[in-house]
Amino acid sequence: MIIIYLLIILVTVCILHFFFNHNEAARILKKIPGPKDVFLVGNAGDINVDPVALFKLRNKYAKEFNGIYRIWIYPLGIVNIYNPEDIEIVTSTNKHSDKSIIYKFLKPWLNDGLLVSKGTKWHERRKILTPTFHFNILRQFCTIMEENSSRLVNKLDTVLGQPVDVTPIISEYTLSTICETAMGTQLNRETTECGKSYKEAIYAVGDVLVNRFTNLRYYSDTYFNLSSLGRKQKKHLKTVHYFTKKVIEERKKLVTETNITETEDESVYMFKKKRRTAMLDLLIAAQKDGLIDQAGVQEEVDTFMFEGHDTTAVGLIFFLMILANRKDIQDKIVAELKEIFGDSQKNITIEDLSKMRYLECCIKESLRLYPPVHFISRNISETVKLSNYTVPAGTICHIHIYDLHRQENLFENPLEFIPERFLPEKCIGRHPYAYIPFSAGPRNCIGQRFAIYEMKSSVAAILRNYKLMPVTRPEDIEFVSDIVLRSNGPVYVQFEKRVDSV
Ligand code: HEM
Repeated sequence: MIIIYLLIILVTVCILHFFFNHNEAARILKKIPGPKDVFLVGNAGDINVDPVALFKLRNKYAKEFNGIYRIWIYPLGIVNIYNPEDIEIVTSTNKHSDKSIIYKFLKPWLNDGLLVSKGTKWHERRKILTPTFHFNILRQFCTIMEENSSRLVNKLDTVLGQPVDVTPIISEYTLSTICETAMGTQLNRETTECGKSYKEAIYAVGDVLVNRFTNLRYYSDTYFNLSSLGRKQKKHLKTVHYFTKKVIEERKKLVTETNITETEDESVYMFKKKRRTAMLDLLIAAQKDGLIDQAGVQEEVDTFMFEGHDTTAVGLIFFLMILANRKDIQDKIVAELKEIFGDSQKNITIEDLSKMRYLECCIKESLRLYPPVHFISRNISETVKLSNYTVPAGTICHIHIYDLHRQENLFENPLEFIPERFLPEKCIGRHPYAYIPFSAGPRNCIGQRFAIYEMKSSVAAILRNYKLMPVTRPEDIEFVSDIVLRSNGPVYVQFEKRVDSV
C-alpha cells in the first residue's frame, strides 16, 4: 500500500514539475543561458543563502554570463540584465515601468508611495511631487544642507585622530538633512531619539526583506505574516512609522500655528526663521484640497524619508572611504575648493556647488563603483526581445546596476577609481545607459540633483577642514545583499585637522 502511495506522490510531483517548469513561458525563458536548474524548484536552492554569499553568487553569475542570464524559481521566471542595450529597452519607456512582484515586500512599509505605485496613481503623484525638486527650491535647500554640513564638521571635531566608523555619523547627517529640507522639520531632542531608533529599525527591516526575497516560502503573505520573520518586521515597522508620523504631526502643527499657506510659495517660515520647505507642505496642501488623504501623505513621507536619506548616506560612506585611501584625489579636490573660496571661510552657495566640477566627477565615479541602489526590478508587461532572446510577458526583470558599472567593455580598468572618465570629453560615445546610478527613463530618481548637491556640500565642508586618512581599504569591503549597497562591517576613516584650511 505504502508503495502505491509513494508512486502516486511521485507521479503527482512529476506532473507538477512538467506543468510548472515546462510550460510555454518556461520553455521560452530557458533558452536564455543561466545556472543549471533542478527538479521542481529550479534555482530556488541557489539563492537561499546568507546575504554575503548571495552578493558573491550574483557577482559569479555576472562574470559567468554575458550581460544577460535567467534564473527559474518555480513559479517565477527571472531575467537578469546588466548590459546597456537591454536596460535601455526596459527602462526608457512606460511599457515596462511597473515594479516587479518583489516590491510587494516593501508595501507594509512604504505602502503605495512613489517608489512602489504604478499607473495613474504613480503619474499623478509624480506630477504633484516633481516641483519639490525645482532649482529654486533646491537653492533654498542648499542653505539648509550647508548648516547641516557645518554641524557634521563640528561632530567630526570630537573624533579627530582616531579610526571612526563613518556609518552612524553620516546617516545621522543625511536623516536630519532630509527632515529639515523636504519635511521642514528640525529634529528636536525627542525626534532625534526616535530618528536613531528609526535608523536601527531600517537596518533590521532590510535584513528581513532580503531573508524574504531569498526564501520562496515567505513569498506568501499569509505564511510570512504568521512567521517569526513576519512578526519581527511588524515590530520594526512600528518604530519606523512612529518616527514618520511624528515628523508629519510636527510639521502640521507648525503649519497651523504659523498659518503657512501655499500662496507664500517657497518663502514659508520654519522655526520663526525665514526658511523654505517644500514636499511635506505640498502634501499637506494637497490633502486640504482633497487630492490626497492621510494615508497618501504617510506613504510619501515614508518613501522620501527612506529614499532621501539611506541612499545618499551609502553614497557618502563609500566615497569618504575611497577619499581616505586616495590622497592624490583629496589634493585635487582641495585645489578646486581653493580656486572657488580662496582663503575665505565663506559659506557655500548653490553657485559654488555648481563650480565644483572635479568633485562632481569624483562623486560620479564613486557612485559607479559603489551604486547605493545596486539593483532594481521591473515587470515585463509584453513579450520583448532582450539580447536576441525572447522574454515572455510576466517575466521579472532584475537590472543589476552594480554589475553594469563594472563591465570592462564599458569602462576601461573598471575596478580602478578614475574620476577623469566623467570629464565631458571622456563621456562622448559612451552608451547613455552604461551609467545609471539613479536609474533612467520615466521612473528615474526624482531626488538625484538633491543627492548630488548634498554630497558636494558635505564633502566640500569636510575637506575644507580635514584630511582623511585610510583605515578601511577598498579591498577590506565585503558587500552584503540588502535593499541598498551595504558593507558587512564598519567602514572606518580617520580625520586629521587640516592646517591650511580652505
Ligand atoms: C545617491 C543617492 C541616491 C541614489 C543612488 C538614488 C537612486 C535611485 C534609483 C536607482 C531609483 C529607481 C528605483 C527603482 O526603480 O526601484 C530611485 C528612485 C527614487 N528615488 Fe532616489 N536615489 C538617491 C537619492 C534620493 C533622494 C535624495 C531622494 C529624495 C529626496 C530620492 C527619492 C527617490 C524616489 C521618491 C524614487 C522613486 C521615483 C519614482 O518611481 O517615480 N532618491 N532612486
